[in-house]
Amino acid sequence: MEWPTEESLWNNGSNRVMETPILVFFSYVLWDAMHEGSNQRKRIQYLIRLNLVDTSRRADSSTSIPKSPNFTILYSIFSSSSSSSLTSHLILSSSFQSLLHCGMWVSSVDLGFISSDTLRLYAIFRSGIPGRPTHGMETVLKGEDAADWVYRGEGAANLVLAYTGSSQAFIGKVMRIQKAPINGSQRARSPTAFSKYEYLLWGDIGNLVSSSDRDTAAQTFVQRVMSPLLGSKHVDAGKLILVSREFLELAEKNVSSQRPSWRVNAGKIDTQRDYVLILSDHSIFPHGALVGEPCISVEIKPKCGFLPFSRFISHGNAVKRCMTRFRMHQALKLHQEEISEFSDYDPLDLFSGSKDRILKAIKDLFSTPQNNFRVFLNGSLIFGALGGSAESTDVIVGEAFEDALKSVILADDGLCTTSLLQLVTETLYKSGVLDRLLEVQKLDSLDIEGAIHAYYDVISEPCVVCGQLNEDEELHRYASLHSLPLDQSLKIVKNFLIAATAKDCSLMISFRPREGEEWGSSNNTIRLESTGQFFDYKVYFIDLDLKPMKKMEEYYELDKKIVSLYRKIEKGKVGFTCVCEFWRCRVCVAHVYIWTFIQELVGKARVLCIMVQCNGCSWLYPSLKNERLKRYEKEGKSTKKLETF
Ligand SMILES: O=P(O)(O)O[C@@H]1[C@@H](OP(=O)(O)O)[C@H](OP(=O)(O)O)[C@H](O)[C@H](OP(=O)(O)O)[C@H]1OP(=O)(O)O
Ligand SMILES: Nc1ncnc2c1ncn2[C@@H]1O[C@H](COP(=O)(O)OP(=O)(O)OP(=O)(O)O)[C@@H](O)[C@H]1O
Repeated sequence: MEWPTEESLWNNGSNRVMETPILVFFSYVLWDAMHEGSNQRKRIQYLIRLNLVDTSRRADSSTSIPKSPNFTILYSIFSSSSSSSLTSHLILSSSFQSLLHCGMWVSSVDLGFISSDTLRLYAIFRSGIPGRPTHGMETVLKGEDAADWVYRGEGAANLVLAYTGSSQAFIGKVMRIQKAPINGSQRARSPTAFSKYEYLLWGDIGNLVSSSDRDTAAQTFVQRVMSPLLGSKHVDAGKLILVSREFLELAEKNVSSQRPSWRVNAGKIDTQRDYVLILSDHSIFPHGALVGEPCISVEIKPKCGFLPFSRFISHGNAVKRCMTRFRMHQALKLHQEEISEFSDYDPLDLFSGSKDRILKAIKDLFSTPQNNFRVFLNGSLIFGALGGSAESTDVIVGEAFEDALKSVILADDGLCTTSLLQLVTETLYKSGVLDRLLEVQKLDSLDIEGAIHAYYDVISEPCVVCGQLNEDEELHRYASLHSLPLDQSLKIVKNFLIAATAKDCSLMISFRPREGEEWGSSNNTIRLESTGQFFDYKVYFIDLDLKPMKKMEEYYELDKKIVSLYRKIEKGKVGFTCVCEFWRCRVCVAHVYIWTFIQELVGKARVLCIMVQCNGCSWLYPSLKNERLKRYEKEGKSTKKLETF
């Protein structure tokens, strides 16, 4: 179906003359709804016409118009489901408010007649841009559908459910639902509308800011920004569908017992949302799980794979040039008890381009998976932690994993895991996805220490960072950034945010054994040397969310915190001591080895974690921390320091 021309649409609609429009936008109102659904009653009859006046030309104007030539606007209307009554509505939606924020004054809003019995809020897209991401927008999942969706995982921002029902439309799909923070949790709710500066930033990207809400914008961002950069073959932007409040409430209730408790305390499904995103389930092949073909899927969150090279990194933070952000962040996470051990993984290995180093990285991810490594068999998790961070792999976990792999990897006893890790390495090496990802990550060429200055210029505020600098030399260094024209500052911030998405996304690499030992017709077949098996494979990026521009300040603060703790460690002001003792188990008199990790910070020390190695005797753990503390105090060891536990 061809898109109509602007002219033809307009001629069919209201033909009133506009008052001195500076910017006029025509909407192709729910073109999908007109052509996708067989139900003619869903036809939207007219279009909406906005006359937007540049407020800078009004005598009473106190705001000025942004200077972006490709400035796009978003707005929402109510659409109809019946053609009987004729009603026109002026809707001052949050979108309109955003528009007003941008210095635009809506001089008049001419609505064509929109028949409406049932009013529903729909997204309207800027004219003339085909391929909008709204196909299937009419689908509404209701309360009774919630039982078909089961918990698959979650991150900080979204909860993901997998479909188990029998509707052809959803078989092989997962649903990604935005979460809202619970009061008191640190994470700020992701804004539902763009700030005026985000309009400036993303205004030239297709219909990104003309999307009526952040859900649609997020999807457009994946489609128009990340997919071309990472390769459309590896990106699924998904499809937004409407869901009822009842569906979201029931889904929340159904999955809460499977969620990690700390995630439950931090956030819940945002039941105020109208849309959820439907994506292909990358942990299975289309219909794979149904016809009984096994599918192994490996999820990797690689994080940043390069050392920053920016000249704007201050002398004091030079350590960033030789130590990865990931590894320095590990120290902070350990300090904040977010993890119990350092990860063995180094992103520089994964992104090295050397097969041996990639294999090393995969092995390290396997031994310390945290939230960077998971494995699914036919869509069910068999390794790693659902929705959170996994402890280091011990013998028991390792053996269970080895057993689970036996149905897919035909290796000798004890060699399935090694074979899988080799298979993942080969595939990553062959597919070239890591090289592409690295290129996108490197769009951050100035580091946050440079980009933050451009950010303050974009938001037209005095630079807080420069305000805190004492040394002229440093001020001088950043002066060049502050003298850049606005379009260049915008480019810096934009590239930084795109890179931030690339540093936080994950990869899903899925394998399905081929029938017969032969290469398939497609390029997506790989041979596992150790077993001689052939596998179809697919590689997809997930979690390519647009990062809010407001996060720039958080990025700067977190960077400071990570580097400052790491520098303290380097200077020996923070030490990690490991004490190993030998006990007899109180229950089974077996040997118990106890490793106590003590962290010493300037002026204080604390027991970070205690590892007990005894078959079946981990019951000792809870009481150990206090015993340790008392003993240290008795021995007079660092008693003054031992204040936080
Ligand atoms: O800042 P980082 O590197 O800790 O990354 C955050 C992730 O932490 P990680 O270190 O990978 O455990 C964090 O992951 P977790 O919640 O820790 O699983 C999120 O991915 C967060 O992104 P957003 O706030 O959901 O948009 C991530 O925030 P961004 O920095 O990507 O905005
Ligand atoms: N398309 C998909 N197919 C299969 N599983 C998926 C898919 N998308 C997400 N998942 C699973 O759901 C989990 C959470 O999804 P996602 O990473 O998108 O959440 P998030 O909140 O955006 O994460 P973050 O904390 O990194 O921002 C993933 O770790 C993955 O296991």
